[in-house]
Amino acid sequence: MKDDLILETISVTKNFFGDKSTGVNNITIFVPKGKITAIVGESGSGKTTLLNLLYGTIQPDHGEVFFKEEQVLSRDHGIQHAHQVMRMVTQNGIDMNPDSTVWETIRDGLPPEDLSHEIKRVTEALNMLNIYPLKDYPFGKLSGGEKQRVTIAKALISRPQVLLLDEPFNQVDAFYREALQHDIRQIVREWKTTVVLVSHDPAEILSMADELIVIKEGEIVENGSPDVLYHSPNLLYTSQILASGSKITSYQAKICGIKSRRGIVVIYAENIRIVSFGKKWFVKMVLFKGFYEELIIEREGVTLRVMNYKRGKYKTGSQVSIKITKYFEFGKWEN
Ligand SMILES: Nc1ncnc2c1ncn2[C@@H]1O[C@H](COP(=O)(O)OP(=O)(O)OP(=O)(O)O)[C@@H](O)[C@H]1O
Repeated sequence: MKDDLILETISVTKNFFGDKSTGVNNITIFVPKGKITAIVGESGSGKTTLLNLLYGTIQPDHGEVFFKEEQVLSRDHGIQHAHQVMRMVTQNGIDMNPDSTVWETIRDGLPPEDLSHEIKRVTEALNMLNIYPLKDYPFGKLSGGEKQRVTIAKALISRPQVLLLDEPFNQVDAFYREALQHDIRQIVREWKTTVVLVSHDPAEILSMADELIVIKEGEIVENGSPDVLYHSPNLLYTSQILASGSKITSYQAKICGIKSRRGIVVIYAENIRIVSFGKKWFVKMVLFKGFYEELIIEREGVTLRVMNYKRGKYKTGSQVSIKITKYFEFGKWEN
């Protein structure tokens, strides 16, 4: 394995009950050291299965998983070095004792040799995750978002080399979510931790990840940097996972002034500008999105989503003209 990589899967397959449509098939991935790699894909595409294979919670039917040069066997097959230096955070912290306090829960994540530094390390973890005031609360009485922060603190306190995160922030409210995403990025940079992240949230994926792995029906279909995959996706699937856009046929594209022979056209909401002249589109809906609005506009049976920063300017039922600054074309049979 190359020095800049830490985890690797070679042609890994894991199906459940012999059914090839479940789990993952023939997956080869390389996880760079000290970076955040996000696994993205629609529900049921195999993201959690892949994370469990990396962590050794399940064993592949075929293929191999490596941590550095060491093969990651199932956790049932005894302690291995990889198991001690990797931590996984699942969605609900289900394996926690509800009666333990937050302090005790996080302390239990400390390796025995570090217990003499309990006060310093637990306090540091509590502060890092913004949960110091909750230190004496029983874990079971916390909200979903608080539980997620405690679970992350418990995983981080052992300073793992690899942190595997499965939808780690889905119950954290918007304000703390951004702060937490920022904190995780800081930790990765400072401690040179490697993170593998599974998330459904495009904003989270794009702002946090250094590398993306796109998985569909148990297979890797595309990978690269968030910037490249967002701005030039090879697949319709990738564009739909990463961006809010409108998918229309080539025939409908003509109504938007686009000539396309490939079959499907995708236009991201931010690539449509409202201008003063041109064909009129009917504003069907105005969706409040905080610092911007999303307009749903329609003409001749074509519906488009438009990002609009001039809040309050356009009302439902009014008419607007548009200019499309960029679009993507995909083959008809791609999905
Ligand atoms: N233990 C299991 N037994 C049977 N089938 C399973 C098992 N675990 C996963 N699968 C199936 O394998 C496929 C991939 O599941 P997986 O949980 O890895 O997907 P996912 O991308 O993480 O989905 P989601 O985003 O909804 O969590 C699904 O069809 C799922 O039903």
